[in-house]
Order: sequence, then structure tokens, then C-alpha cells
Amino acid sequence: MTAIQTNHMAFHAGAFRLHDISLSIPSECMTAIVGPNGSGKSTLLKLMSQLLLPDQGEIYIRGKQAKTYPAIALAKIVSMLTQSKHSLPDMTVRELVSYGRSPYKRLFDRMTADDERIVDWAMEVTGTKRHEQRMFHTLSGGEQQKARIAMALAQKTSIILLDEPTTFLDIAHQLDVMEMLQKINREYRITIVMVLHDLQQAARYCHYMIAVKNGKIMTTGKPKDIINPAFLKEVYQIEAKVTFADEYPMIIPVKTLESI
Ligand SMILES: Nc1ncnc2c1ncn2[C@@H]1O[C@H](COP(=O)(O)OP(=O)(O)OP(=O)(O)O)[C@@H](O)[C@H]1O
Repeated sequence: MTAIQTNHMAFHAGAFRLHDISLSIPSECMTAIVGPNGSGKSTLLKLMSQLLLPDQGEIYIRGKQAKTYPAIALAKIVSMLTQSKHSLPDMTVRELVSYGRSPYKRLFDRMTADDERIVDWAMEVTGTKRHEQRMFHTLSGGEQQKARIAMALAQKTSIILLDEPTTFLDIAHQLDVMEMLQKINREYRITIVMVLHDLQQAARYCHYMIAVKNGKIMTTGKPKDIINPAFLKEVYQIEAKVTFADEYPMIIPVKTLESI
């Protein structure tokens, strides 16, 4: 089953163009969008969440044209975490996670016992409950990322889109966040789509990968079937060796093939 599908989608912003994007995001899987800086990964994620609207083509979410969903209805199906460099208003962790309940409330509605229960659940799943009364800005980068993921979880959507969820984190915290996303995917069968720069993480945790370059889809498939020296040359213009450890590809960069 397909969570998100795009048919011949095109988009432009300034001089940048996404061309003829046709892809299917499998339901209940972890999907990585990879590609060089400026290739259009974040733009693609924003189009999937309807933060941006395509110039041409269609986007289907759970089989229905995305543009036909009222915004509130869509917010109950798809949550989106933009890059963590975008600052959030200062508030406690609990207040932040409670924002995830917004699509279910009208202006000035109070949180119900059910809302509070969902907020508790989201913080427990992400290990952020112990920080619930802390101000968000006092958390470390890894703790902030988990609190943001808790907010997305509290939105109770079947699809979560994340833009570079592990950027700015050390390797241990990167793994911690990836393991948490894997647990969320496995236990709650939530479709996860994320922009990732680390191809090895994509291979280790994601069932499906979409590689983008210059606003075009270069290839799609299982990461371990895609990642090879020819792929790294074509998409990233690098010479690299690829070995396998426990069925996962390991990339050994040799040199860049052209200046970027
Ligand atoms: N509003 C805009 N106006 C003009 N150009 C834009 C706009 N938004 C994005 N772009 C350009 O579109 C291109 C793709 O941007 P996008 O953020 O999607 O790339 P990306 O692959 O996510 O990059 P990175 O890996 O560096 O985050 C970039 O060249 C960017 O400068």
C-alpha cells in the first residue's frame, strides 16, 4: 500500500526546478530521501506535506488527492518536522508536545483528559517525560530533537515527515534518534519519511530510499540494492569503495571527481 504518491509533479522556486517527480512512498515503512546539498530534498518533503503546492502534477495521500483534504483533516494524517535550525517559541516541553494536539482543537478549547493522555504517551515513547517542565531551550540538541518528535507523535498521524532529524547530533545521539524512529515505525506502524545525509544510516534503518539530484529523481529502491560505486559517482560525483558488513553497505570515500 502507498502512503504518498506523486504523479509527474513539477515545482519551481526562483531558478530551482523539480522536474517530473513520480514516486510512491510505501506505507508503514521508513523511507530516506537522499542527495547532494541543494538537490531539492527539503522542497520535496514540503510538497508532500502541502507546505508548498506543485505547479503541475498530483500528490495523493492515502489514495486521495492531497489538495482535496481540508488543512485540519490533512494535519490529522501527516505531521512534518522541519529542520531543527528553525527556532521554536520558548515554552516547556509539555507545552510544546501539547501543540501536537492543535488539529483536534478549536481556538481556546482546553486540553481534555484524552489530550493529556496522548501527550503523556508521546513523551513516554520518546523518553522526554522527565523533562516535561523544563524550558525547551534548556535541553541539549538530542533532547530537543526528541521533544520535537514527541510533538509530531502527539499529532497522532499515520505519516511523519522529518527534515534531517539527526543533523547537529553526535554519533551516539544520531543512533538514539534513529532507533527511536525505528521503534515508532515498528510498534505503531507509522510511515516515516526523512531527509538524510548519512547514506549508511539510510541503509541501516530505512526500507526504501529515494535519491534526488538537480531536482530530478535519480533512483529509488532498497538502500542496499542502490548504494554502490556507480551510484556514488553519478549522484555525488565521488569515487568511493563500498563493502558490506552484516548485509549493510559501508562507504569508503576515495576522492571527489569534480569541484563543487
Ligand atoms: N523560496 C525559494 N526561492 C528560491 N530558491 C529556493 C527557494 N527555496 C529553495 N530554493 C532553492 O532550491 C534548491 C533546493 O533547495 P532544497 O532546500 O530543497 O535542497 P536540499 O536538497 O534540501 O538541500 P540541503 O541538503 O542543502 O538542505 C536550492 O538551490 C535552494 O536555494
